[in-house]
Amino acid sequence: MSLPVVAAALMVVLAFFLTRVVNWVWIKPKKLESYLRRQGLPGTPYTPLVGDVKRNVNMLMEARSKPITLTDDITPRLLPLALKMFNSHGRTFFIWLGPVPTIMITNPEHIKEVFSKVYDFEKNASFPLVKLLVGGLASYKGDKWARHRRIINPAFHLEKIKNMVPAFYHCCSEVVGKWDKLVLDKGLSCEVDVWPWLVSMTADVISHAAFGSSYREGQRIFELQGELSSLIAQELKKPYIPGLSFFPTKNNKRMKAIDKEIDIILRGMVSKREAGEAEHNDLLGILLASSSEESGGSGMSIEEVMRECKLFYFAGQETTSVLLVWTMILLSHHQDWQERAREEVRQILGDNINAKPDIDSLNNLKVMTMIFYEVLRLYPPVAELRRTVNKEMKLGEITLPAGVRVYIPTALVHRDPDLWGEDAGEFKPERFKDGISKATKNQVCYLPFGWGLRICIGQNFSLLEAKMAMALILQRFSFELSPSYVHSPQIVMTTRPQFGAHLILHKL
Ligand code: HEM
Repeated sequence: MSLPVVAAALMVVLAFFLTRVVNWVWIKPKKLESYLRRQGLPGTPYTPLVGDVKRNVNMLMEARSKPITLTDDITPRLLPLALKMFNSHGRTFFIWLGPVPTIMITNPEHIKEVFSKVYDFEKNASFPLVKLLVGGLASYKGDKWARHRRIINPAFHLEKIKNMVPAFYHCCSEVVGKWDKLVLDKGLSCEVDVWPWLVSMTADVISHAAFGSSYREGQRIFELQGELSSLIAQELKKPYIPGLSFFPTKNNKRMKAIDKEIDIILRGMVSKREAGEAEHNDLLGILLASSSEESGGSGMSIEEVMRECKLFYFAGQETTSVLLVWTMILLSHHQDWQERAREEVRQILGDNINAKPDIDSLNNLKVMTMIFYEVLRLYPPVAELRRTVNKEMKLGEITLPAGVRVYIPTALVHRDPDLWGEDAGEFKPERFKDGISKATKNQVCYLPFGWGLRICIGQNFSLLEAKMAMALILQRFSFELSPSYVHSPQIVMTTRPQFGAHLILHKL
């Protein structure tokens, strides 16, 4: 081929890519923007490529530079731009996630519609990196999601979770036993940063629940996922450029190596099971049974089972540790509620601290349930939920064009005085004394576990685990905030305490 022909071919290829880039960065965003603005929807101005990412990061940095107290609103530290727009523009507006207009939905009727139409408002295509942690059921769409949900649902039925209660007890009592020792070594009180302990306790629980007697190999997966999660959090702070995750940077290489190591461990576990070490009561056993021939070929492949196990690790561990840590922090601040919760534990479980709580006694802890609901309202572990619009959709009065996204800022909705009353920012577990529907006046405005068909599959699992942990803790210790505690909630995948949770434990 002659040189001019090669040059011409290269020019055509270059022009093709250039047109696509210009369309992605400028033409499409501007078209979507004018479509939304024509309907009177307020929104931030578009900054090519980065959108509001930089603005949001600057606001986050500013919010984090100021110390806050336990009675302050945490939304400026979690979703600063959404809060600012909400205060100045009302319930529905759009901001830019890179070149994609993202409509913030805070009206309960709209939220209900988005979560009801699971096939129309689909899960976002996750960033390839995030899929390493949150793949499987949580990321699937359409029929694939429905099939997996059908197969996995039975693993989380109360009958199956009941079998996991002894594992909950084993893991939680191991941690409180170690706290006992720490405190006794110092006399009767001791300062402990409970955060890392709660993280490893919930990891231990999910290791036992997912992998039964092979839980030790599961613990290595947890360590690796912890590292993966911090590397991903670092990457997500950078502006999103498609394809960048394929570049052999130091972080990318490490993330791939971790993913590979996790796969090797999981595959080893699966092979052992296939070689006859059958266990049917743990999550892996239940999922493998569904992938066997008995299911008539409609079960999951081994790869799919492995993907779900990785997801359970992340979804089950991270969120529950966060629920527990904010519960301990808020009960340290609200000693009256700590005492009420302890009194209830004594009434239901009796005075024998060595008695093992069973599922019925845990289910009878009503004050504790109210406390957890209130903690999840004020400190939702998942601070916002996301959906994508792939075809033109009506949402109330608005027409959403294909290509936009929809965000539900849970942390903001949970503290909205118009929905929850003037005391929305206060810790008042009694608002849940007659259940969630009374507290929300039957509006869809309480979303710690999502809502609708895609609601969290593990909510009963995590609430039971959290009840076990808190019951054992309350039986043995009273606790208060240490003078060294710094209140600093921040989103690192979930809503975490930036500087841990330094509490003073007193032996009872
Ligand atoms: C306090 C604890 C937990 C919280 C706050 C929580 C929160 C959530 C939320 C908000 C969603 C919905 C996401 C969306 O609609 O986009 C979700 C989904 C999910 N959660 Fe949880 N979760 C918790 C515990 C667990 C546990 C213990 C497991 C498993 C062991 C789990 C597994 C899942 C799965 C598989 C999904 C995806 C469900 C689907 O798309 O059909 N979660 N969770």
